[in-house]
Amino acid sequence: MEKIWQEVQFNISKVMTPQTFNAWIKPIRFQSVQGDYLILEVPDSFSREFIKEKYSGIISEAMTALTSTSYSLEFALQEKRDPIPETPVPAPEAGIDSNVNKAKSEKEADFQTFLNPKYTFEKFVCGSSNQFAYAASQAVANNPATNYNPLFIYGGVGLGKTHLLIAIGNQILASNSSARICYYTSEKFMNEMINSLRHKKMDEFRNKFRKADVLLIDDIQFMANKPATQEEFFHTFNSLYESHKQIVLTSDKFPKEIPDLEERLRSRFEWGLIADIQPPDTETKSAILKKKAEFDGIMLPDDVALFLSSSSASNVRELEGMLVRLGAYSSLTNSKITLTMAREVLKDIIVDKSKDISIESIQKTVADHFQLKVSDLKSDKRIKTLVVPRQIAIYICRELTKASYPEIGEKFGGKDHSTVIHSVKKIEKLFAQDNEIRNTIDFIKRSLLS
Ligand SMILES: Nc1ncnc2c1ncn2[C@@H]1O[C@H](COP(=O)(O)OP(=O)(O)OP(=O)(O)O)[C@@H](O)[C@H]1O
Repeated sequence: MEKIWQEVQFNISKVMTPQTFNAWIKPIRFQSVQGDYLILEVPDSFSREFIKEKYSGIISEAMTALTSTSYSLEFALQEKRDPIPETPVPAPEAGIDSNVNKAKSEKEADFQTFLNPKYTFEKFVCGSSNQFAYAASQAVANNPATNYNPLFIYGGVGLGKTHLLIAIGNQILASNSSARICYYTSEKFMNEMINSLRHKKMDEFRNKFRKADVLLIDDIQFMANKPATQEEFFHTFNSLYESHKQIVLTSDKFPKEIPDLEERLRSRFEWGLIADIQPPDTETKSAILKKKAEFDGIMLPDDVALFLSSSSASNVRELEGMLVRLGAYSSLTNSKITLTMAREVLKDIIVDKSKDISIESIQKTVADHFQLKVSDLKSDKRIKTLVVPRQIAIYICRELTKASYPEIGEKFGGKDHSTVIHSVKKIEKLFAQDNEIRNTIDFIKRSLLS
């Protein structure tokens, strides 16, 4: 594989300038292949972000062209703080986590699973927003297929569902290295199923899943509107459930809210335990940032952690992105992270509430965006086309101005402060769950701040 990587580098060198190649591609080292993941090592966190953003595409293409395999790229730092495990890296054919390496060859052939080792319970910060899902996941990991089967974890984007799902797998493997853990996204389940159908290998496909001790399926909501996938998954589910094997599913929606999901699947998803994850509060956000900073060796002062966690980001992935940006800037400029530096580096991402934005300008911008009149936003009319824009306008007022709830209510036709709170909460929830709403709000905020 090392050789293939060198060839990939050579091919890439033909399509970019020598300067760019020497600066970014040449220093990348091949580390390992684990399942579908190609793990490459890069010199530092700044180049990791840069390469990820700019060169992932070209690397993937060059890799696929040579190997006819589509790998997901993972970038590790060349000087890791973690001791390098002594276990030899699994060969591509084995393609499984090193823990599993010890298990039987039959298992190696069947379970090409890579469980990201960074997702463990130790690295998960538990707060009021996620403690139920956290406790349920631990219970399942400690006693699989006993009380909570299936476990269905649901919550908005980037709130830690995958982290908990994989932490369950990692913990089960830690106590039983020969456990057959099968981790799949539902999209991958579907793609493999289609390939197996095409190549008349459905028996193999079915057998593989049915041999699992633990089935972890991420983002089950992607099975919506896919009747053939649902049909196949229904049989997989039944077979494992009847053999008392643990099933854990994640979704961004409650089973009842997944559109076009067959009733028999929906009811099965509700058989066990349903645990939700809500957006974290400021305290939890701060704790997550500090834990991550500590782990990545980033010196994050308390006031900066507070500044980041008081931002509107409710998605942990977004928060982590801010931290990575600060860490990269700090190491690149050889300077300490301070509040002033954080404000400057993140000025396009974090809204500075001190900037003078009036409620009137927010109302006008939101009304223009939705092609409404400002008077519609201030009115009490309850039609849906007005309610959501009105709630968005109220939410943005709360985000971008220092106005209190009663003051905002006053400017929206004399609404009660409880109506304002309700609107803010409603949009906070949608913001965490609905991409379209989030994009709309970000767009409006950007036009107000530009
Ligand atoms: N409570 C937490 N403690 C520590 N890290 C967290 C926590 N919640 C989320 N994260 C981190 O945030 C990032 C996003 O989490 P994850 O991928 O699990 O989200 P998700 O809910 O599965 O999102 P999606 O809906 O996009 O699949 C990960 O790096 C994860 O480790």
